[in-house]
Amino acid sequence: MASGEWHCEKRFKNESFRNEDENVLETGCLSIIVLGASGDLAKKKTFPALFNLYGKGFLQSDEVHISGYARTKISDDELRDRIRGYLPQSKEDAEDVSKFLQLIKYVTGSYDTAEGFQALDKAITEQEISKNIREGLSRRLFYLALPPSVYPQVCKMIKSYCMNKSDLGGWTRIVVEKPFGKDLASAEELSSQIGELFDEPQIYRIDHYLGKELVQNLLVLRFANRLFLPLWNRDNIDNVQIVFREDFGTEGRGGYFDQYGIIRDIIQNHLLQVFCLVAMEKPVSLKPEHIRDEKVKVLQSVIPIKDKEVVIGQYEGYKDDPTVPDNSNTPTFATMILRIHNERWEGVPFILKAGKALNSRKAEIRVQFKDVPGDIFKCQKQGRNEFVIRLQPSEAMYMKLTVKQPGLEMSTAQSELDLSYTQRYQGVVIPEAYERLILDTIKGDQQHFVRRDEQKAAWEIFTPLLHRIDDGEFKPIPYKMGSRGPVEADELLEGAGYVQTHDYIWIPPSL
Ligand SMILES: NC(=O)C1=CN([C@@H]2O[C@H](COP(=O)(O)OP(=O)(O)OC[C@H]3O[C@@H](n4cnc5c(N)ncnc54)[C@H](OP(=O)(O)O)[C@@H]3O)[C@@H](O)[C@H]2O)C=CC1
Ligand SMILES: O=C1O[C@H](COP(=O)(O)O)[C@@H](O)[C@H](O)[C@H]1O
Repeated sequence: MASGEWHCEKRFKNESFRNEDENVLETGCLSIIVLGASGDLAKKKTFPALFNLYGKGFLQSDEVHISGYARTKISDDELRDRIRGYLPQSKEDAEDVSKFLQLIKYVTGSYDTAEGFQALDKAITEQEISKNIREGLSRRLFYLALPPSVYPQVCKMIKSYCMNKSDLGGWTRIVVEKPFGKDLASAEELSSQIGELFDEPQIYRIDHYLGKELVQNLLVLRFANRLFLPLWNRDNIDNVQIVFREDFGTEGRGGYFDQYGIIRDIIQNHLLQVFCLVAMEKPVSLKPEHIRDEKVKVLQSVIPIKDKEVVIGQYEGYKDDPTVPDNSNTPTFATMILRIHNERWEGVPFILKAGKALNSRKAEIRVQFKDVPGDIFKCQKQGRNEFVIRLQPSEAMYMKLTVKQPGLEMSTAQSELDLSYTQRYQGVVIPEAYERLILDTIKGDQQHFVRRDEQKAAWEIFTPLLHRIDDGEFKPIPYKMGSRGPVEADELLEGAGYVQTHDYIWIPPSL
């Protein structure tokens, strides 16, 4: 069944709708099972996020246990040692770290045979019993920190052997990572395979950009501020850029990356989710289904990407990685323009840009406003108003304004209204994206997860272009490591109407 049909028929059964007060945490034994526990994501992100939740009291020792599962034959202690290096190292944290690590047990097994999953189920059940919970009154969260190729078989095994077995209560949920498929057909096939085993409210398609502080702020910013409501449209906004840059290459992940490329790794998911939140209409309410309905609508309003509005690149040295084929056509850089056919955005280019091995590491949204009509100050030479939302590093938002240059003369200058988080929210620790999202999965809140029809609409946008790149019809332009990427990308931006402000550099305020 297509997810659109699903959410019409079953939306009122959605677990996320069960309670108006969605922040109430349930009690009872909580089992968190990290599949692929031996891998990169698990040690760098999943276990550290669980540690942070433990440290903040969201995971209580008397009701939580954590299992790692993978094929690699290691002991509980060996897994703990692998994780330890990614947890806080200070003396003050030592006790918490050691108590947290004691919650973790490891089960080894394959991803497609009954024995491993029966052993896993036995281990979970023993833990549930040891925490004095009757079978069934328990919550089982399976985090698939695994390559998507094994999702179907792993889901089948979970469904056959590891479900929470009673009707008395509790739940079983699965978290799946991106990239979810490689194109529209493979993503839909994956969705159907998993959809036959689990209902949509049990499936959490994670995109960690949705857990970033300033991405979560977008709805508040747009819909809780009168200031922005009348401005956020084609009458006032000239162009929007959503940019991801990394100043390092694929670094040991070349084998994985080469199968996917920058469009599947970053643009189709992370940047497109940000795009949705910038461009979508106001949802009826903050209920997950209402928000996701609006995201789907704006995705469906995107018109096919034109070849002349795409630039792809590959950094020099990418193919030196022995896991990357010598004739690889995989882009490590892409800039493209998305255009939305609706009343609000007709004619406004949304420029999505992502690249590895560039000259800086940052992610930001840059909303550039139109020129002032009848400009009596000649401010155009200073540049346009821009509203910049810096997602990382140094979270901030600032509005570039033209002001009178302080002094006796009447001249204008470009300045800014600045909300820099380190300065404004001193002492506030911004939670890691994964921490927030794992907590949401425990609470049953799907607002920040990707729904099946959203995933489908996202693949519909990029699949034709991706197929042309895969077929070698589009060739990436070489660029130097540490550069801005191909110059053709800057030319595309200029052609789309973006006016770069020269001689202005935003300097994050220091404390
Ligand atoms: N690493 C990262 O920074 C990020 C990763 N992701 C996504 O998270 C998921 C996991 O990523 P990551 O941890 O980097 O991946 P890994 O390559 O480290 O794989 C995780 C584990 O899966 C098992 N595995 C690897 N390849 C296969 C295979 N072909 N068949 C069966 N099992 C396999 C291995 O465990 P064993 O052999 O012990 O069973 C491995 O330790 C992926 O979907 C990835 O796209 C998303 C965002 C960031
Ligand atoms: O999903 C991915 O994200 C990281 C970048 O994440 P960030 O939170 O550090 O911005 C990227 O390096 C990786 O290639 C990609 O798979």
